[in-house]
Parts: sequence; structure tokens; C-alpha cells
Amino acid sequence: MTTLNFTKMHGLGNDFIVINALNQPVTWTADNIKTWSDRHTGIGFDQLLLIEASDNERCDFKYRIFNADGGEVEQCGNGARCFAKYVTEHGLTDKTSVMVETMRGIIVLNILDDGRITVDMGKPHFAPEEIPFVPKNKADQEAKVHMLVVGMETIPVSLVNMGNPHAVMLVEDVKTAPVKILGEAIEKHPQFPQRVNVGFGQVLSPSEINLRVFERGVGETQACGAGACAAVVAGIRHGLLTDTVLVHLPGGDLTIHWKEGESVLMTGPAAEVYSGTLTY
Ligand SMILES: N[C@@H](CCC[C@H](N)C(=O)O)C(=O)O
Repeated sequence: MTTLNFTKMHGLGNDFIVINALNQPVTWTADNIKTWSDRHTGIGFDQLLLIEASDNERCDFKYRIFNADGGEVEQCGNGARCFAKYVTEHGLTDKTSVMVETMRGIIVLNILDDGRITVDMGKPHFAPEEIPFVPKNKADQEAKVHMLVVGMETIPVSLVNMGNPHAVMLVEDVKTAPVKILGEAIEKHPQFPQRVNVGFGQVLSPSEINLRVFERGVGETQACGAGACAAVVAGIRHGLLTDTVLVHLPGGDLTIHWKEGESVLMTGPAAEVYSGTLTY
């Protein structure tokens, strides 16, 4: 029998179990994660976050992320804020600016005086091969908006890699957007070889949007931090948004700041819920 200590946390309702691999051995399979993430028969969570030591001397920790379907992925913005809260409040560091290694580069977590966390999410990338996205032709290769054929519909999407892949579309009203049906179809669309997170954004003003995200490997979540960054970056590139935007997600609000050529900054809360022990 194996035991594993975990802490349940969330960022705006996007929920996680955080596992500290610095003080306990961790071994699991993708099937274990699927079982634990089940909301009826398991703990229930969107992502599992793992804290490891980093081999990179510039970094304080290594941050690994697994979706509810068991697959390891590159980035999780809401998780990054929870990671920062965990390592500071559980005494793993006394720094207020923490550098962590992720699968796709280094991100910086800054704890603010009011308890919120600002994450430097790094620079966004747009080239099809960086998403990754397979364009149909040369025009599609260079386009800022890609026309995606989904069943009988052609949907304009903006593609942004925020460490992980995002396709963002504009909608009239997020309340009535077909998030599940279109999200499922686009997540697994053959032009996205590593699948994709799908954002549905509604512009309220140049500094405020509503957003719902159908996450790769999970389904719709209460909030997606990287998705909020991707939606704001796409809106700024299309001239619809200013450099600081309040993003209203079903679980609450994030502030996203970006200037062309710079890193994206995401600010929001993180919360600890309880700790427990898994036996398997
Ligand atoms: N919830 C996240 C993103 C988690 C990973 C994503 N589902 C993927 O597969 O890339 C966030 O807050 O950024």
C-alpha cells in the first residue's frame, strides 16, 4: 500500500491537488490521476500540481502539471498562483519572488502585500509551429486569424501559445456560447496535433472582457489563467483591448497586463482548502 500527502487548493474555482515531492516519494500512473480527479468517486480536481527540485540553478523549484485525464502539460496559470501560496505558506521558501522551472521555460511568481500573486507567464508565441497548429496553406501559415472548419461551420480563431496551446474566439455573449459542443470539437481538431485549450471571449469594453474556457484534458473549468492571458493577448493584437484588462471568469476575476514584445503578467488570488492523505 502506498500513501501520498496532498493539499487541495484552488484559483478562482479552478481546483488542484498539490503534491510535495520534496519530502515524499511519488509514483503513480495516468489511471491513478483519472481516478483521483473524479468528482463523484475521487477527490475531484482539474489538475494535479507537483513540486520537485529543479536542476536549473536559477530556479527555486520545478513545477509539473497533470490534467484530470492524466496527461502531463506545460503550463497552468491558476496553478502557478497556488504553487506560490503553497511553497511560501508551507515553509518551503521565505522568498516573495519565486522562480520556477516548467516544461516550457521559467516563470516568476511574485507574492503581493495583499496576498494576491502576480505571475510573470513569459512571452506569448503565435507562429503555427509554436502553437502547434497545422496550417492548410501559405496564407493560413501567416494569418493573424485562422479559419477553422468544424462540422458545417467555419470559425475564426486566434492562436496563442502561453507555454501551452490556446485557440480563442470572439462571441456575442459568453452565457449562450456553445462552450461544450464547440470546445470538445476544437480541442480535438486534427489541425492541433497536441490538442488545444479553447477560449470564448466577449469584449465588454477595451479594458474588460467575459471569458469561458474549455480546457484540454478537463472540459470547461471555473477559470483558466493561461486562457485569460491568451484571450487578452489576442484582443490586444486585434486592437480591441488596452494593455491592462480585467477578465471576468465564471469563478472570479483576473487582471492581465501585456505590452507587445514583453512577458504577460497575470494577477489574482489563490486559496488552500484542506490537506489529506491518499492510499492506493
Ligand atoms: N487551468 C490552467 C491550464 C491547465 C492546463 C491546460 N488544461 C492544458 O492542457 O494546457 C490555467 O489556469 O492556466
